[in-house]
Amino acid sequence: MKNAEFYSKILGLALCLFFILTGINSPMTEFIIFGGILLSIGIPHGAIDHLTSDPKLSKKSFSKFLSIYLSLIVVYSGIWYLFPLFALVIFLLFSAYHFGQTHYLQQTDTATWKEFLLYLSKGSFFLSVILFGSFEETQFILSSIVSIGFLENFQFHIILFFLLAILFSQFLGHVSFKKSDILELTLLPILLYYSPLFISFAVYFGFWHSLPSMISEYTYLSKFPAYSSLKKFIAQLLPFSLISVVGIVLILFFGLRSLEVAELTLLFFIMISVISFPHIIYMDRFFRKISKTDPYSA
Ligand SMILES: CC1=C(/C=C/C(C)=C/C=C/C(C)=C/C=C/C=C(C)/C=C/C=C(C)/C=C/C2=C(C)CCCC2(C)C)C(C)(C)CCC1
Repeated sequence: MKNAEFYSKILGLALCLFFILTGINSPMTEFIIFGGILLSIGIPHGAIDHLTSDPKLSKKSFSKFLSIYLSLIVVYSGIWYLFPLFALVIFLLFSAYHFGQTHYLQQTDTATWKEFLLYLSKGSFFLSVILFGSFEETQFILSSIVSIGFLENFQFHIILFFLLAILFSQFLGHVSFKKSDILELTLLPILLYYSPLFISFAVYFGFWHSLPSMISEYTYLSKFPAYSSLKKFIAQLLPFSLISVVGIVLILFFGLRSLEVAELTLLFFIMISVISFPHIIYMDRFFRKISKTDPYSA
């Protein structure tokens, strides 16, 4: 399992390097790679939240899970509708925390403010590298909600601030530095910064977040006979992945008639954000539950 993660990360770095060195500008190629990563690991890694929360789910607890999960989606969609800027800020903060958490699977296990600071700073660092690296595109996509032009001159200060915050909070929380941390804090951000937006987001989201999360999910669930093989696990991922993909595609299809490219892209991220909202809450509980066991032990 650890090999799968290792080789996917090498593939991710190679992809970034390819786009940087060739200077290729092909939105269609970027879209295919982005879509492929999203469909194969990005969306599926969230589609078994009901099982990671309770592998022996009864009909009653499944209905309870579903009503809480869907209510969170509805409430957060309402926040997007009424207060888009506030919803965007929540999305960025929650995403940063969630992405940061995946970097420390099994290294931290308590729920203290130091841990919170560590996850938040690590995720914010990578998000800022990705978004500032393609500042014009990010600005264009967000233009219907907020004007962020003033941030451009401060981008390196902001990135440096988050980098120092990682070092500080890792030191504060007595979290040891691994060899991979050095690569993650040097080569990876440089490659993400200079790659096209959708490639850098897909590589980071797919190979540094979704795949490691999915491996932890599989390792945990494979201990239960109902999900004990890869085939059974994949079968569990399919239903909610398909429902989500069909829902997103249908909404984008209707949006095609009246929305501009930037608005459509934003709508896409809003949809990802609304399904990611309950997912982040459930995954936080799941990661804490498994934090004392080796995610690669199976
Ligand atoms: C279970 C279930 C389900 C499913 C679920 C799922 C499938 C989930 C998934 C989940 C997921 C799938 C998650 C994800 C996450 C993600 C994230 C967290 C992201 C973030 C991002 C960001 C932050 C971005 C940013 C940006 C860019 C990049 C560009 C432009 C601008 C902006 C800023 C927007 C359903 C609903 C059917 C039903 C119930 C139950």
